[in-house]
Amino acid sequence: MFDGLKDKLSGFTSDVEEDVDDEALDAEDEPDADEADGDAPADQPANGESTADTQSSEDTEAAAGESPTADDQSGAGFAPQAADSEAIDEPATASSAAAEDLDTGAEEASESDDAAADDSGSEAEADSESEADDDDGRGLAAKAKLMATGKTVIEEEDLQGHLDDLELALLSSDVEMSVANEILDGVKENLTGQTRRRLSSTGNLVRDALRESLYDVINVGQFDFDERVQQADKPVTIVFTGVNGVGKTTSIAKLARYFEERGLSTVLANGDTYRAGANEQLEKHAQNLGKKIITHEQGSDPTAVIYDAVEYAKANDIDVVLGDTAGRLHTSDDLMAQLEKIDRNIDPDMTLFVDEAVAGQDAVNRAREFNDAAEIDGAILTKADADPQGGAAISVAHVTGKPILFLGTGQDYGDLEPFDPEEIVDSLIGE
Ligand SMILES: Nc1nc2c(ncn2[C@@H]2O[C@H](COP(=O)(O)OP(=O)(O)OP(=O)(O)O)[C@@H](O)[C@H]2O)c(=O)[nH]1
Repeated sequence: MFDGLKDKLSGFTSDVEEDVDDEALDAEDEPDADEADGDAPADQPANGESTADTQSSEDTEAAAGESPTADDQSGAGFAPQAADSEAIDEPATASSAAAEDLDTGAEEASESDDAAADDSGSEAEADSESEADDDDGRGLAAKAKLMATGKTVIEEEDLQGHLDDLELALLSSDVEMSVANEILDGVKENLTGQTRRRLSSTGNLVRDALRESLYDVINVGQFDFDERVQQADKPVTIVFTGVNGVGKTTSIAKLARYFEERGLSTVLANGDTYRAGANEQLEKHAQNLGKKIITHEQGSDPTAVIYDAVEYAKANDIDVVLGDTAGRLHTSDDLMAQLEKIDRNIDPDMTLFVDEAVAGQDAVNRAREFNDAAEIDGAILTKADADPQGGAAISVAHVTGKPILFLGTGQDYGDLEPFDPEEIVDSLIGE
């Protein structure tokens, strides 16, 4: 499921990671000029080579966690570089625990004459950004340094090429344009120009930035479907919309099984009175599952069919009514009039839009149009098992403002999975 997209996203994260690491390694191999002189000018405290005496408290903030004094330089793990490239060898002090103490550490450092000799565990404050900002040319190595201390600052221009690649990857995976832009903005915002404290490696940093950003667009509108059904007055009526052939009927049957497994009884209603053979199709599923089905003749009023099913459910203490509707073109006024009539007369508890993940951008467009015409409460994306792209799965919630609730993952009745945004993002990016 979504394997193509997975590969592309992993390409993005590893490319950015490699870039930063390469820069960091290059910088590590090149001792800076001051270091070569063996002397640190007192007016360059940000390099971390000056003694505590020569440092202003502000400078100390930058230097305290990053720069051992000369005495410390013989110590194990010290990287003989200027502050803007040194931290690669001090991962032990770059724990996330240290990062959590940043504010405190920096304050203590600025109060202490010996601050520069402090253990690097008290890393420089987030404000170190501003001190280092006087160095417009701060390289990726400096950022890698900050990264190694649980913080990093990456400039947009460092990322732009990668972001362009990411955009292409998303679009070629059928992610809707506005959704792709939202993801890119999120990644940019999460990665650039900011001090990040809770991460200890570039890989995690990039993955987490992407993870957050993807999660934000996928998680739109999520609610607890089971809880809503359990808490609603019975019978709960759920109406299904969507075009023909995408797996709407199969999804209704899968949900009948899903509810049965949760102790809820169902009655099926074939409101697709337009298409020849629709009754037989749903009847077959009802038979397979041992469920009651309500049908009327072809051409009759779909509202009447669903109404009868609701009455049957009331009379027989059935928990859930699952009502199919005609899957004619969503642009059809007739269809929309039908859905409005169902809304007016039956006032269903939920209207679920069904489409197939493999339809990609088309499914996204249809979701938007159906939702505009007859508001939906959520979506089911079928055939996710056959979809390498994942574009619809990523885009539908953001575009409609309504959550994807289930994924169809095969042709059997059990092949229906609740849509869990966190799980999806983890499966796309890796945990
Ligand atoms: N691989 C896979 N196939 C599915 C899934 N859901 C449905 N299908 C298949 O898709 C085909 C169409 O499914 P239907 O349920 O008949 O589609 P529909 O939307 O009701 O279509 P109409 O009845 O023509 O309106 C069937 O062969 C189903 O077995 C799924 O999640 N994965």
